[in-house]
Amino acid sequence: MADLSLTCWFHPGMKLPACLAAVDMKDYPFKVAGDILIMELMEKVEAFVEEVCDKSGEPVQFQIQVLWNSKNNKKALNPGDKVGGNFVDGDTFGIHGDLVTAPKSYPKIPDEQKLPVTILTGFLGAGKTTLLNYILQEQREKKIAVIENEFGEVSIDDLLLKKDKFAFAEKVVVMDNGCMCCTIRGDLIDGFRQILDEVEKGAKLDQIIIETTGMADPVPIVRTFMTSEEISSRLRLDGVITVADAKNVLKRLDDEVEEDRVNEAYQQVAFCDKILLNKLDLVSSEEAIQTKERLREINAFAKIVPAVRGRVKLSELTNIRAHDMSNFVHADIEKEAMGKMANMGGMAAMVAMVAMVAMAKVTMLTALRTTAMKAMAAMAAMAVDTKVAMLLDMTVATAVATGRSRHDSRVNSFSVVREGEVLPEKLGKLMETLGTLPPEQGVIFRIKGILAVKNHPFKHVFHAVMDVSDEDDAEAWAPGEKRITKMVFIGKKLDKPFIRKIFEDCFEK
Ligand SMILES: Nc1nc2c(ncn2[C@@H]2O[C@H](COP(=O)(O)OP(=O)(O)OP(=O)(O)O)[C@@H](O)[C@H]2O)c(=O)[nH]1
Repeated sequence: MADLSLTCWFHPGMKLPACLAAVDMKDYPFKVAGDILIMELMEKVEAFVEEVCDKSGEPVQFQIQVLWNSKNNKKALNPGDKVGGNFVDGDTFGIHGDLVTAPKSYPKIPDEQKLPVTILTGFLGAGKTTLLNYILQEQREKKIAVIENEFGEVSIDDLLLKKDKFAFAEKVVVMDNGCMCCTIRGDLIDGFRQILDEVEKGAKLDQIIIETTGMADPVPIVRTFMTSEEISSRLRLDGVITVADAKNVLKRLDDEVEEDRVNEAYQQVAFCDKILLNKLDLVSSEEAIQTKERLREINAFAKIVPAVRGRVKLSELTNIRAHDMSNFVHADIEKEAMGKMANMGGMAAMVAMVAMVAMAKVTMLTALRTTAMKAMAAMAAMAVDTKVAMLLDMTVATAVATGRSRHDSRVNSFSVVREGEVLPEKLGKLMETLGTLPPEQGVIFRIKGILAVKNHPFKHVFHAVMDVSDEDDAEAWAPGEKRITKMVFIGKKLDKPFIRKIFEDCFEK
């Protein structure tokens, strides 16, 4: 029963939002029972303040730290004390606390109902515009919006080409103030907002494609996506597609850059989910194979699709679902990576497109690759059977297949696989160590993992792009299913023994 009526006032040092400053607190005394605790009185005031601010459209989160009786403003009251022991009816009390703007919450929309976004990257002149022209002109079923960003001067030809291209897009947002990777990501969010505004007004859209400049590093774009709730609550990052110029990409990959700068071509290959190996008409089969092998070495899990003038099946460019957790768990990343190394679907198509002369060499390479695969599969089977860690190094496999040195200090990928259960208390430490790897142990660009966590019935999925990570539960482990944890890493100069060790340390001994 309420036996005290107490009036609250705010410490003058607090910055009150206008809606709260306008309230005369004398009109809203707190009627409380004497046996409630001071902390409960604090909660009542916090709830009152949050309600007032919420109603006026300025939501806040309020946390009181100090509460005192106005008769003795020198004494901060103990939150664990009873109100009745410190106040009599009609008293006033002062408060001081933190008022922070509450993060806006967005309604949860299932992933499949979100508008998919594809990021199109590729070095200068690789064929991105040609591909986009093709997508926009050749297909009629899907309504596509384009976010385009121009860098520096644009030639007349280019303008004409772009204008043409835009005639077929549903909505085009041109960001003309520099490269998307360098400017503040607010630009991109504005671009998304413009498109979403149209959707809210009733425009029907099936996909958004962001065409980046050739010099763009896709990481900040992906990061913008993963860290902006406003965007990720309504849009779904479907995948990053990189157009690689079969004639020039190797040269770009070999370009020397200053130690503290990134080689954009590397980033574009390392971070993408699909590579369009374009301009195959300009290279010999041998060059095409060499290029494909090098791309595979950098990125073990991107699918590589052959193309001339960007002509690929449109289904290759949509619904990649590379960043979709629930989809990811179905992918056997280890097999996927290996399968794609020996991606005979893509290889066969590529070989057919170049020349029959290549067949002897392809057969030879395949034989070598198959030998490497068999050796690894045998190792793997042995390791799993004996419950010893099975550590599979994709770069070794590629090195065997291509004859390249495995000690390539640049960007490459490798994976770790082990049967057993990760201890949940060690998991946080592993993620923290990976997230704060000192430069001498390399730079991790990307991680994908499916983790078997002790006493946890679900497959735990982990996905990181640079320092931004995401984790979630996926489907439950089936009864009797082997609990195998797998992680794939893409990075630069990675200290693989160190990463293997910290991975190994997470398991029950
Ligand atoms: N031979 C050949 N030329 C191609 C192919 N694809 C594109 N091109 C040509 O390559 C040039 C560059 O193509 P774009 O599509 O403008 O390349 P981009 O990646 O958009 O270039 P930037 O916007 O400068 O980064 C154009 O002249 C295209 O016609 C291909 O598969 N084979």
